[in-house]
Amino acid sequence: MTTTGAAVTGLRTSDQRYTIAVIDGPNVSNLARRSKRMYGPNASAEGLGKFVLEWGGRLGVDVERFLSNHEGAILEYIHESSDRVDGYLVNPAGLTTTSHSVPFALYDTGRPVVEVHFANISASAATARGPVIGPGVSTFTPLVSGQVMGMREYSYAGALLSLVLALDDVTFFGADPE
Ligand SMILES: O=C1C[C@@](O)(C(=O)O)C[C@@H](O)[C@@H]1O
Repeated sequence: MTTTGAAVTGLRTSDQRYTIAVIDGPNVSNLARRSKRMYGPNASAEGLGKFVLEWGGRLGVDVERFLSNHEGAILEYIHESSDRVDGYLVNPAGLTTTSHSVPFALYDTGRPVVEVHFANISASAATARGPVIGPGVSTFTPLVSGQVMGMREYSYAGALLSLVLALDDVTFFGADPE
């Protein structure tokens, strides 16, 4: 963690230059071919990567983006990154309702984790912001710090902003979670 030496956006209370990892799970690599209603008419995996990196730049933090279709690769990334990363955003995507190892690996980092979804996964599939099939129950939600969903790609922007503001707030993540 280093400092920028600049008042980053006027929104933040510190100028710590955190490293935030953004993890995208199975099928996010295929965003351009997925539901336009859920992911937006111009969605692409590359565009989403650029979007989160740009938001990181605006907030004065470094964003590391990791995208994989493989649960084991995601686990290895979490294990090897936890010493240098200050917090995680995760869109579990295809692993949302099935994975136990990934939410526990994130929990075991001891870092704050924000779960992100394009869709509102708790809504019915018949609703505008609901998933293609749903509602779904995430195995991540009970183990994460918080969740932003239903706001398409803007969920990532909201999650990143709230995570950075919470990291800046010494009273927020200071309490022992146990
Ligand atoms: O792949 C995805 C994407 C998703 O995580 C979202 O971002 O809305 C929602 C999941 O239900 C789905 O399997």
